[in-house]
Amino acid sequence: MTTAVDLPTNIPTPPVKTSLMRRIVRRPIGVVSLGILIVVGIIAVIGPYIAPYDPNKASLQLVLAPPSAAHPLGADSAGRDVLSRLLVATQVSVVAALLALVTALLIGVISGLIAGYFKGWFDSVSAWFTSLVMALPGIVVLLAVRAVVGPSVWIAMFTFGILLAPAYYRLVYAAVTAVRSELYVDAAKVSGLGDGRIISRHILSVVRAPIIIQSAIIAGIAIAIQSGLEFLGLGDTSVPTWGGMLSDGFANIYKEPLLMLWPALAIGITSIALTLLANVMRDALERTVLVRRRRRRAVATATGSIAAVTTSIGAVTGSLDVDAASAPVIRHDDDVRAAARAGDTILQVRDLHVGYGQDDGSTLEVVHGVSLDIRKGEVHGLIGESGSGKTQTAFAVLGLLPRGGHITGGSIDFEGVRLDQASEKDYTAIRGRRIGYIPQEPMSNLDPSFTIGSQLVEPLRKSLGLSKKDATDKALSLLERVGIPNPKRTFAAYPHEVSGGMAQRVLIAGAVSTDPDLIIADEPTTALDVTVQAEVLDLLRDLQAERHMALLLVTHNFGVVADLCDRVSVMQQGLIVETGPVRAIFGHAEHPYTRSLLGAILDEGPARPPLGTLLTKGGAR
Ligand SMILES: Nc1ncnc2c1ncn2[C@@H]1O[C@H](COP(=O)(O)OP(=O)(O)OP(=O)(O)O)[C@@H](O)[C@H]1O
Repeated sequence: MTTAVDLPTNIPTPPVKTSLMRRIVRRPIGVVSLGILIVVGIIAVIGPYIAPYDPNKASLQLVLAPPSAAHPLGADSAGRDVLSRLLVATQVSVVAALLALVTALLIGVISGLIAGYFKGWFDSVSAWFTSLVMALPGIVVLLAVRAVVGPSVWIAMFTFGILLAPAYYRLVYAAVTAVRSELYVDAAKVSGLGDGRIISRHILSVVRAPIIIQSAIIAGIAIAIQSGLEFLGLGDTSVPTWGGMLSDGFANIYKEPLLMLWPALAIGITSIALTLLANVMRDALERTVLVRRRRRRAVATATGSIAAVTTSIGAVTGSLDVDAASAPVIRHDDDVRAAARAGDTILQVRDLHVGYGQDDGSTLEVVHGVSLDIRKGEVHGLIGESGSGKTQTAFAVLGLLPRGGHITGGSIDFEGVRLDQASEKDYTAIRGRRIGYIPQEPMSNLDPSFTIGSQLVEPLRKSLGLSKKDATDKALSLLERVGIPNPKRTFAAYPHEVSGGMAQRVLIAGAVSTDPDLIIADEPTTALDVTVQAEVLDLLRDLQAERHMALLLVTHNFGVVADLCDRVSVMQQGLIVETGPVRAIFGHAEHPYTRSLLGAILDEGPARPPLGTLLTKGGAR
């Protein structure tokens, strides 16, 4: 028996660990930062053993002694060998930072997993506790702890770890909340997997990437804070640390300026290396996450509700499959409504072929020669059964084909710009500015680590060159325009704090924020519940009319097409089989596939029997 949970494993999983390391070392910054951190790590382990002197041994003869052969880095204000202190301090500082990191990781990740997955009372309590910890001024807490338990670098860092835990908690909570409603998690549950197994197999794999990146950043922060506390003289003076050495150097800056240099270099280089490594890891992991999202979409497609409709269509159209590739496209002439809306063509796709490279060197073609014209200001529906190539066509236009996918033939012309030949740089001038995109899954398209406001403001500043204040004002008015009840609160909220419908409104606000000429919406309501779907579609229609944008609406729902679109193109097996004004196609669908698609959805069928009849038939339950 094939269980539902087998699905994700059937699709080849990229070996995340090895490929992450390979991707990091492929980039010079990755190699350098990793190299520096490895050296720091080695010194932290062997430092105390290779230190030439006792780091705490003072000598009056050596007070502020300059570098010499016996003491290569000189001696400090108490006549202690600086090199020995630096080597031992590396161990103390690194272990202290790790203590804070591990404390934050354990508390934040475990509580985030439990709260996000099981919800219930633990969710309420941990959310309350997180808010409380975040409201506490960290430095005051650290000073209070020091006053109570005395100067101890370990207790200070343990406390700091607790203060940092909410950063992990929120990250993990948001990721788990999004993932636990994925179809494959439900499928795993249905097939009998226990919660522990689901968390370790499905959930942890999703949150692993952000946790790794966050850890590199938090390690850098922990080193900086710990050094800061020691620098302020709040640490344990009997233990050599980078911050303590910096403090000593600062006190003697006029007498022996070099004393400050060594700990400052150690702190600076380590922190910079951690930050750069986090950046490189983010770049590397983002690609892995993208691949995983595509995979999830494939799984969702295989198990989604549309499957029921397409199965019935497949049954009707089974005999058409062979002819589909060779049949000419049926074109309908414009009717009054379509002609009234028609402007010049804004997007012209000609004979588009999209393929995926296979391991054996061959190419698997998934779009077989699509031609499509989108006119200025029109709403154009792209409809077809699951797997017919709608998304691949849309992604080809957006230059967002998943890894391995490429345009193998044809052309895409967007107002004179050949997108099929455009570089990533060319695309940055177009995508998100002149072509907007509204995705299928709103939640997974918002970064859980940033507030909604910052995710709207940043693109506005970048693409429109607005000041922070102007961008904030514009974002707030956009949120209001898309029907968010309390724009200010949503602006300051994190994605996990809003509903799916609100998240989709936020993404719609983002997509229209730059007043694009064309918006591509890929099944924008599929992930939403039915009442919200209607509202979001109304909003899309209003915004499109108000801003005269062209809208390419990818959908599997003829009802949506009838409601919103001026023209529609019907896709089957990577080809467009019929295209024309919506009314013409609804009135006289000519292609058998279009007719069967309409028939499957508009089929009146027998009326549902009254509830009483059902109960009588089924007997008392
Ligand atoms: N990364 C990939 N590698 C190989 N084939 C792929 C990949 N992504 C999609 N395909 C294939 O391309 C074909 C078209 O997929 P596409 O996602 O465009 O379908 P769709 O019409 O948008 O369906 P849905 O409505 O379910 O999203 C499918 O047969 C699919 O298996």
